[in-house]
Amino acid sequence: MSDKSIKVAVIGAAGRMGSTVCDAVDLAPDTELVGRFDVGDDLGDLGGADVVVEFSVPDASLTNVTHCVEQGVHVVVGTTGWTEDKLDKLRKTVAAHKDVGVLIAPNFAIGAILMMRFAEQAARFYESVEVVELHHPNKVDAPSGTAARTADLIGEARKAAGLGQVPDATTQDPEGARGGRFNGIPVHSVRLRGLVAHQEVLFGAEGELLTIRHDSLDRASFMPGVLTGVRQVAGHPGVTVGLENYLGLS
Ligand SMILES: NC(=O)C1=CN([C@@H]2O[C@H](COP(=O)(O)OP(=O)(O)OC[C@H]3O[C@@H](n4cnc5c(N)ncnc54)[C@H](OP(=O)(O)O)[C@@H]3O)[C@@H](O)[C@H]2O)C=CC1
Ligand SMILES: O=C(O)C1=N[C@H](C(=O)O)C[C@H](O)C1
Repeated sequence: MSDKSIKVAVIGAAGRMGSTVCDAVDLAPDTELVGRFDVGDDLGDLGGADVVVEFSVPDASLTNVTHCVEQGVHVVVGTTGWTEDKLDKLRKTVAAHKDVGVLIAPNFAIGAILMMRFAEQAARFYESVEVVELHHPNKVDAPSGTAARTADLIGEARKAAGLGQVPDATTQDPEGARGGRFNGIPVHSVRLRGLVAHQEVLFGAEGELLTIRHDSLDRASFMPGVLTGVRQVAGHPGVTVGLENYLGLS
């Protein structure tokens, strides 16, 4: 007999991730899908959910998550675009609802979490590093949240190790061919039909290269992480960034 003890609603339920999450919640033995919400829907009492999973668009996520917190409902957030400013606003709201947990995870795939961890560990040993993220062409944001987070972790590890800027003699780049810089780390975004979500972190030192690559070939890769978030978020009050904090990897 199944015990559908965790009531879950999904915001962004008509989207690529939201619809996959609805199916995963339906199938899991311990979760019950009680609400599907998408753009224009009144979120109201969120269908009586204990936990909301939010996969919408960067411009809408803060408003949606704030509504959930104000309803006293825990939230697992996969939407990208969380700047420090947005996180500060959310933390203030959550501070007034002390029992509520919010997990914001740039990537729920276990391999992507390990890739970020390994890249952070490798960072201090290499003079050069660049991040290349590759995604489907329907993605609206660049760089990916995963790439921004990876670059941030690498940049902090380099600073802690006393490494300076990555070497780069470029003085002429009128079209931005050298990509963007995040926390000092060059990041390049590829958009290609046929791809799902992929990333390479390229490290270089005199005479050697290290490449760390992760591929999500199907959105199924994100579902075990999303369900882990759903199961654990109530036990982590406050705002947590990164699923690694629920996995003993932080
Ligand atoms: N953390 C992770 O592991 C992963 C994160 N993502 C991130 O999740 C987000 C969604 O990705 P994806 O599912 O591919 O995108 P989609 O565009 O397929 O889905 C987003 C859905 O949200 C809807 N939406 C738009 N505005 C609102 C709103 N105000 N309230 C509620 N719903 C709204 C969209 O409707 P409409 O199309 O009509 O605008 C759409 O149905 C992105 O930020 C992406 O980067 C993606 C994969 C994994
Ligand atoms: O939009 C996507 O597809 C993905 N978005 C997330 C990101 O921006 O990092 C996670 C994953 O890369 C898929």
